[in-house]
Amino acid sequence: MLELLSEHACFGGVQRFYRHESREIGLPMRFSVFIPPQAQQGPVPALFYLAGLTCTEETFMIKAGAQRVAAELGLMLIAPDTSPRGADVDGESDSWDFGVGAGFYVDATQAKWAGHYRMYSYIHELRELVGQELPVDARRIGVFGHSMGGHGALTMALKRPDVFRSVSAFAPIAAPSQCPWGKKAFTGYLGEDQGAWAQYDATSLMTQATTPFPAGILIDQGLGDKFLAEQLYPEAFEAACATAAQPLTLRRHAGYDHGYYFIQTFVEDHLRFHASNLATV
Ligand SMILES: N[C@@H](CCC(=O)N[C@@H](CSC=O)C(=O)NCC(=O)O)C(=O)O
Repeated sequence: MLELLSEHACFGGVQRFYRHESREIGLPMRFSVFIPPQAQQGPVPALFYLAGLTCTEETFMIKAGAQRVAAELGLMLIAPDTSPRGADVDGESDSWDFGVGAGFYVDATQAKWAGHYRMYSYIHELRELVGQELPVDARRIGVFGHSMGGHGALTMALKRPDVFRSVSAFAPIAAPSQCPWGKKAFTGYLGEDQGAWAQYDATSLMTQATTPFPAGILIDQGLGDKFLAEQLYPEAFEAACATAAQPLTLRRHAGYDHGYYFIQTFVEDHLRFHASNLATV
């Protein structure tokens, strides 16, 4: 059951913020949704946006400027929070890249975290919930995200192409098993066995892929991004896609950094990419 926290008229549609009791997280969770005007006539395609480290369900909706084009295209936008809140795990707020605001879209297996940090399964729970409660066309669902959320989008789609029919990312953590953010998160949530990491690593998943993701993949990356060299590794994912014959459009943009001005600049392209893909499902 959804509890409506606030709603705001926006480009002929409505921007809402909800809270609900999550079965997977075992705590209340918040998410935001933009419902385009076309939803007054019937179910519409939906696009999940997975945000990055330190973000909340609000960040994308107030910073990306996506609603105008989503309203034009008739796309619902859904943005979950990035971690459990109030789990009260010892140390969960000690650093900004692990714990609160940094759930990494995995189901933790380490005892300390496993009770609440189940963001992979939570995204599927939320997908089912909005399918029941909001005018979503459940056959036409896509996913995109930024940085940690770009990693989440790629892995969610590569693991369940039957559910997420379209995927794109802004500056994703494309090979988390190889970078400091990913190693810290995966060690903490999943343990030392790197065999367990591969299921949540887009480059590993692509390396193991037997069939390409049908709709192709779009990634935008700023070349002025301070995290690019140490954390993101788009070249590793690009190489894995080449080996797997996976159609990938990886655009590198001089001068753009890691932040939401970069996302604002290219979000329209992503929305049109998804709308086109979802129209043909
Ligand atoms: N606090 C950090 C910066 C954190 C940061 O840059 N977060 C990014 C996502 S990074 C990867 O997931 C973000 O989207 N922040 C929200 C924003 O509004 O920009 C530091 O001190 O460097």
